[in-house]
Amino acid sequence: MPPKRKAQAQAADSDEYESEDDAPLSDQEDIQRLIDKYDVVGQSKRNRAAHVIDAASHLFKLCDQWDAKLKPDHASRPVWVDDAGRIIMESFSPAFADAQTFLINIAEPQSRVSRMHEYTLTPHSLFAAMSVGLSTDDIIMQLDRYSKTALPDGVRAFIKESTSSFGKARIVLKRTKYFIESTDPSILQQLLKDPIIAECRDNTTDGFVQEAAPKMGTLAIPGTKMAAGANQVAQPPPQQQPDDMLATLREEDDDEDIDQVHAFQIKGEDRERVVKKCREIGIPLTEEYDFRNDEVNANLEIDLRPGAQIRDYQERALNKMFGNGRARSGIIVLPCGAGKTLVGITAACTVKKSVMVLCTSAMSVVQWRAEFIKWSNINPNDIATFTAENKDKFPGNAGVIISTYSMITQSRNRSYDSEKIMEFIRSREWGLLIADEVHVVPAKLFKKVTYAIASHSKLGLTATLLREDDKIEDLNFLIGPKLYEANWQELAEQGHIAKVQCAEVWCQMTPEFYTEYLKAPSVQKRGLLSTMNPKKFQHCQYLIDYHEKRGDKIIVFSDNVYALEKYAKKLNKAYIYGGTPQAERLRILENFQHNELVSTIFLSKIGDTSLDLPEATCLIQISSHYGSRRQEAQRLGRILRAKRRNDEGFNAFFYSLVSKDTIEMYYSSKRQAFLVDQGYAFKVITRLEGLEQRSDLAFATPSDRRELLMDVLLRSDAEGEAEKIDGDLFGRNKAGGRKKVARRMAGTLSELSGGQDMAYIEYNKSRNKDFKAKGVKNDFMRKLQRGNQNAKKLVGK
Ligand SMILES: Nc1ncnc2c1ncn2[C@@H]1O[C@H](COP(=O)(O)OP(=O)(O)OP(=O)(O)O)[C@@H](O)[C@H]1O
Repeated sequence: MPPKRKAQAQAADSDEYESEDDAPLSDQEDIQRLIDKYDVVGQSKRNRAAHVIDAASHLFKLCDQWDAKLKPDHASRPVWVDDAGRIIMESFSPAFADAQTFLINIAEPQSRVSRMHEYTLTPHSLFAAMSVGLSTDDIIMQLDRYSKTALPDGVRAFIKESTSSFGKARIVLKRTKYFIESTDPSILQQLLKDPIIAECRDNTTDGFVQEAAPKMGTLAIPGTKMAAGANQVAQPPPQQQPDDMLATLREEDDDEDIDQVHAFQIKGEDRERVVKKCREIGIPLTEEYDFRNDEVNANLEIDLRPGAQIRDYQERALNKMFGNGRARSGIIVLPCGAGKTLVGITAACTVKKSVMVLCTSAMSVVQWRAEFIKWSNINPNDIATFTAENKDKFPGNAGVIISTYSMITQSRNRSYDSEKIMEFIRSREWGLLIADEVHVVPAKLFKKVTYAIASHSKLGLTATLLREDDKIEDLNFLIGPKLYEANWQELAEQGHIAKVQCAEVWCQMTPEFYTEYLKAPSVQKRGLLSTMNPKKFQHCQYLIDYHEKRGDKIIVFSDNVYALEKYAKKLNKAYIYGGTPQAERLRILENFQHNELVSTIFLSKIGDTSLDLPEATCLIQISSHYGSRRQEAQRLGRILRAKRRNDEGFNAFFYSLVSKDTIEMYYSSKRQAFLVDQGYAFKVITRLEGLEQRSDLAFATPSDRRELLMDVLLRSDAEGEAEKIDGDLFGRNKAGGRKKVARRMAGTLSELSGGQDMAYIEYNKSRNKDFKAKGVKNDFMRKLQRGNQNAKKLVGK
C-alpha cells in the first residue's frame, strides 16, 4: 500500500480522517480497510473473501449516519437502518427473500432498483404491521436480526412510540351502528376527553358496552393454499416464515384467556370527524368490519370457482386485509396487469355481503362484470351495472353493483331511472366497496362517494399510488392505509408481467424548428414545436418500421391531438382520440388485435388506462403530460400484459421520443422517476444508425420541413395543449378540451432488441442528485422531505 494510503488506513482505524479529501479511497482499499477494522480476530481468509464480495458495506461506512458498529457477521445480514428510519437492503444477499417479506410488512417501499432496495419506516407502515398481528417487540427484534449494525436507539424509540397507540382503538360497524372499541377502557376515556369526540358520541348509550373480544385469524381466504388445505388431513406445521401472519394468528387461537373489549357508540353521520380527530390526537383508529358476525346484512352467495387459485403476491396482499379475521380497509398496489380485479373479487368472496365496485369508465364496468362471472360462481343476475346505458338493480337482498365514479358523484341532471338506482344504493348497507384505479379519484369526489355509499369496508386498488397534486395522503384517511405494494421486477421475473426495455430517444431539433422554439411566445407553442420536430417524426417512423419488421404490435401515444393526427395521417395509420366515435374505436382496436396488416395504432391519452391489449409489445411516446410519473407508469402498463411475455427471451419495448435541448428533456427525466424506483433502467439512444441514409423518411427535404413549420406556427395556443378528457378509451366521447431521475446507462441496440443499429450515450450518474443540488423540487418532494424531517424529530434527531 502506498505510504499515504497506509497513513489513511491507520487514520481510519481511529475513525478519523484528516480532511474529507483524505477519505475516499479506491473500492478495494475501502473494503480492505473495513475488513482490517471490523474483522474479528481469527476469522479465516475465506470469510475475508466473503466481505470483499459485499460490495456495499464500505460505501455506508464512509458516511456518518452509518457509523454504527458493524456486527461481526454483517456480510450475511442484508439490511442497513439509519437514524431517520430509512432502510437500505441488499437484494443480492442470501437472506434477501425473507428480509423483503418482513420489510414489506413494516415499512414503505421507496425504491427497488436492481441491487439495492430502499424502504422507510413510517407511522402508517408500522400501523399496518401492528394490524396484521406483529407486536412492537417482534418488529424491533426482526429488524435487528436483519440489520448489519445495532439498531439506532432513535429507531427503536420511534418504533415504540409509533406503535404504542396503534391498534389500541378501532372503529367498528356492528348491527349497523358505529362503535369505537378498545381492549383498554382508559384509551376510550382519553378519547372522550376530546370535546369533538365527546360531541360525536351517541348519547343514547351510557358507559361502555362490554363484550368478549372476537377470536382472531381463523379465516381462510378463498383461492389460497390455506383454504384449499382447510379440509385436508392436518399436515405438520411448515417452518414459520417471518411473514406467516396467519400462522402467528392461528397460534393465538389456542389462547385460553378471553379478552374483553369496551366500546362506545358514535353518531353515524360524524364517523369521518371522529376518525380524523383520533388521528390528530395520536390514537388513530383501525377501521375493520366484523363481517362474520354481521347478522343484519344479508349474505351473498358467492365463492371462487374451484379452479381459481390466487397467486402468492395476491394472497400476501389479501392477508394484509383479512389478517385478523375482519376486513380491514386500505389500499393494495399491484402493477398493471398483475390481477387487481381477481384480488377485488376474492375480497368479495371472503366478505360475502353486498359489494359495490366503482371504476373509471363504462368499459371497465363491463370488464369487471365479466371477471366476476369468470372467477366466481355468483349468479349473473345478482350482478347489476349502473352506467349511462344500464341502470339495473339486483333482485335479492344481496348482490353486486358495478358503476363508475362519475355515475355516483354526479349530482345534477340525473334521469329518473338514475335517481331511482341512487336511492337504492343510498338506502342500504354495503359490506365492501371496491374502488378501482383509486389514485385518479380526487379526494373531494371520494368524499361524495363515501357519503353516498354506506360501506363497512373499503378496498382501493391501484398500480400507481401517485398524484402530482400531492393529494395521495387524503386516500389514507378516506380509504385506509396502503396495505400491500408488490415488487414490479419480481413479478416480471416470475412471468406474471412482461419484462420491458425502456429507452429515451434523443432527437436533434432541426435548425428552423429550434430557432422558432427559442422565439416562441408561449409554452403551448414551444410544446407543439418540440413535438412536431421533423427529426422526431423521422425517429418515430424509423422505430415503427423497425418494430413492425420484427413482428411487434405498436402503440404510439400522443397527448396532443394535432400531433396525433398529423403523425398518424402522414404514416397512414389509424388513430383514436376523444372525438373518435365509439364504433370506430372498437373497429380500430379489433383490427389491431386480429388483423395482421394492422401493426400500429396511434392513441391520445384516452388510452392511458383500462386498455387491455395483450397483443401490444412496443410503445412509442411522442408527446406526454409534462412530468407526470403516473402517466408514464400507466402507459408502461399497457405493454406489461403482453401475451408473449413468457416466450423465451421476450422483451417488450417502451420508447420516449424527446427533442434535444428542449423542456421535454427535463420532463422526461421527471416522468421516469417512479419507474426508476421500480427498478426500470432507461437507456438513452442518441443516434439511430442508418437514419440519415434513409431517403424514404418523411420531411426529408427543406421545403417539406418549411411547410410543416408554417403549419405549426399557424396553430393556436389551444391546439398546442394536451387533450382534455374525462374518461378513457371506452367511455363515451368526453373530449374537450423524490425527485428521482432516470438512471441512464450505456447500451447497444443488440442489448435492447437484437440489432446493432443504434448508439447510446452513457450517463453514470443519477440525475436525481443533480436536481437535489440545484434545489429543483416539486410539491411531492417537499412533502417527502417534510415527512422525513418529522420522522427525524420523532426519533429524536
Ligand atoms: N391468479 C391468477 N390466475 C390466473 N390468471 C390471473 C390471476 N390473476 C390475474 N390473472 C389474469 O391476469 C390478467 C390481468 O389481470 P387484471 O386485468 O385484473 O389486471 P389489473 O391489475 O387490473 O391491470 P390494470 O391495472 O391494467 O387494469 C387477466 O387476464 C387475469 O385474468
